[in-house]
Amino acid sequence: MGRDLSFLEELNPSQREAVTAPDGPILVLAGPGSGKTRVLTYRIAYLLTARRVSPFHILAVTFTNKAAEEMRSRLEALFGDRVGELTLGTFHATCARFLRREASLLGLHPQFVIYDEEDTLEAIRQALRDLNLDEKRYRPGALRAAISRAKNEFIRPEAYPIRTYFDEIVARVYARYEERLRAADALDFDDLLLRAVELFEEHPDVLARYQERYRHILVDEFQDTNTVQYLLLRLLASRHRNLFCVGDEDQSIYGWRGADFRNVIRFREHFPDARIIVLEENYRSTETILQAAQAVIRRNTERYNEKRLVAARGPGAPITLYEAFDEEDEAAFIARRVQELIEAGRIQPGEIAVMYRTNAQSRALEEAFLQAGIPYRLVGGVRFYQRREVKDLIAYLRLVLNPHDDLSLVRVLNVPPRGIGPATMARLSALALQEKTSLFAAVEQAVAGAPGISLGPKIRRALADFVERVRAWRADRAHLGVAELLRRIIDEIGYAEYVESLEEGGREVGGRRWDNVLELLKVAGPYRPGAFEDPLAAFLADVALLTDVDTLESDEEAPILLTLHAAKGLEFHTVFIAGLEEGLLPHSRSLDEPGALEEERRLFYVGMTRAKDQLFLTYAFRRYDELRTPSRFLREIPRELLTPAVARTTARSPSAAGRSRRKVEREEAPAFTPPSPRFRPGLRVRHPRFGEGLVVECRPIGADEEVVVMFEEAGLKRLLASFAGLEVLS
Ligand SMILES: Nc1ncnc2c1ncn2[C@@H]1O[C@H](COP(=O)(O)OP(=O)(O)OP(=O)(O)O)[C@@H](O)[C@H]1O
Ligand SMILES: [Mg+2]
Repeated sequence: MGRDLSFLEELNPSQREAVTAPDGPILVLAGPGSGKTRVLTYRIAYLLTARRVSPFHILAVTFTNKAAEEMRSRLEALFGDRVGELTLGTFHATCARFLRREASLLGLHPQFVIYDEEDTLEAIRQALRDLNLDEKRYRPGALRAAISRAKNEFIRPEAYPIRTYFDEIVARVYARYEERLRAADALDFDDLLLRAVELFEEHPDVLARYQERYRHILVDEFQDTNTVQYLLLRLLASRHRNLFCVGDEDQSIYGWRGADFRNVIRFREHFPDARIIVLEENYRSTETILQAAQAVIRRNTERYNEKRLVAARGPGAPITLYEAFDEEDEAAFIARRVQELIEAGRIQPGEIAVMYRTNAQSRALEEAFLQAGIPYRLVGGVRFYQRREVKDLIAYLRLVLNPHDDLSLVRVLNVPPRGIGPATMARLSALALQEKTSLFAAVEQAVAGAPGISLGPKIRRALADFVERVRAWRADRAHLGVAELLRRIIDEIGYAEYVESLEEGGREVGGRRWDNVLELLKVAGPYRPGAFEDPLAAFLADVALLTDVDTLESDEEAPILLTLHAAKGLEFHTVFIAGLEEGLLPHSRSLDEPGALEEERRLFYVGMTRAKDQLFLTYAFRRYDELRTPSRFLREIPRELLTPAVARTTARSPSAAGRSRRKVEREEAPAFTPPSPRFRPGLRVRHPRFGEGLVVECRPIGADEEVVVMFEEAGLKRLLASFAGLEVLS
């Protein structure tokens, strides 16, 4: 490895100080776009060159797999293949690797499967069924949250504190859920971290080995680590104490998932000798964007240090603000502007991003993009790995890896149809429960003619054939690449014909499902013997740990639609943030709680600071039948930094023309004489979606009426009479 240090010239003095700092704990606290991620990458480069540290001794943790990949390719560009030995990935991926290596010590199956969020919910649903509890009464999502909280506080099911009836249910479901996971050799996301802590706490010799290996530990997006992750870092770093963390408390946006930006304070307490480095130059955004973002974040009171951040770039264009008539008009405006930007040809389409608070907002945007004929990339939504055909085939692979994975077996036992109906399934489940075995073991017993279960000859033959095939795939998987194995499975079960039969049902257009199968084969391609010790295990671990952002194809040149949460760490030439309305951003769930409101503000701050050159902010006058109030965050931006977008008179598509006409009508509305009001306080009304409620306030708006209604279920809503479809009851 050469000693070429010319990369240091691409850093300013404080960045260079961080990159070339001597050993010891280091904390880089700095605002967005100040080069934290660059500093972290260059620190690794510096360790490799100037300090001659072997990549084997370096562990770097990123927030997404995509960020890890980018960092790896940057380092490979500098150093070539030798960085291969570097341990680089998310906390979860890294822990999964540790656990696979040390599985025997923890009594884990080395081929354990990882349950993603959907699998976890399904396992909870099954636990509810096992306990004869109604999943409509006990929401699986709420149970999962409670179980996850307990796990992260190291509370076992037996010790779950019971204060309410719901706690009692949680404790029972938690216990059953754990049994199910154990029987399936499965770990959920929480387990990956917790079992790693357990590994290190209970096996000091193992800990010593890892401490010795990872002499340098580096962490990006440190403000979004949770307590368990921090504990892991402390354990691993306590010997060499070379912990290099970069972060920004103002960008902490995963509090709802257990992230705790007080880890920054803990770090300073645990490592009082830590060198704190601040970076004060922002290289990403124009001065205008930066000033607006800072004016917003300054309103937060929960801040530990006000960071100075100066724009390295000039003022640039003002921020554009657009008041749309409704969500369709908003989407049409964005699509139109995106099209203009692309047609102007000065920027790549992939340099444009549209961000929003909730996934539901993407629908209107997708429609507008489709209508305008603009290809786009969507982060989230129905993800590739959540599509039915992809899930089916992955379930087959998981079964090959580990036949005791009950969830996968349930998924594929009758896919394609083999005549195994719900009644047979219930009998097999009962047998498994009674014998305390996995479902696959129960199937094997049933095939062998176990006394506890009687099956018709046809079903038995089908099951025997299934067991036989799974065994054969298992026997052959050692010398097959994952793609080859997949092809064999697809052939033997007749999956192509099955997919075709689904398509004929007209549920999906033009062979899209089969395209997904081909795409999966492509993704599996590199997982070959030789390239990986255990290609199948590696493939499945990678698939389970993919996050929304990771599935973004970076080579595709199209604008991106994504949530604000998914946008952290990224940057774009032009950013649109849609839905700047009270109740959406800030989200209605945050309005009663100051802490949550500040997290919403940080989220907006993260969104704004993704923009390099241009920022568009939009909100709607009416959304989903309701009148909206512009977000308080908009008022926090100095007026002189904003410029209103001029509504267009020349619309491209006929429907967009219709929409802008409606907008014009609204603007002219005050010219009409208001008709006599239909509503008055005290009136009982019914709304098609919100149900029954009581009118508490009304006032004329142009030719229309604004009605405030207290609905029994939906709470207080402001509605526009002409659109609301309110029926007067009394
Ligand atoms: N010294 C520098 N000279 C020129 N450009 C720089 C310099 N440092 C960083 N940059 C560029 O500024 C942009 C922001 O850098 P980077 O993404 O590392 O910031 P960050 O602090 O990690 O931001 P965030 O908090 O949003 O994650 C990148 O495009 C990076 O290449
Ligand atoms: Mg960064």
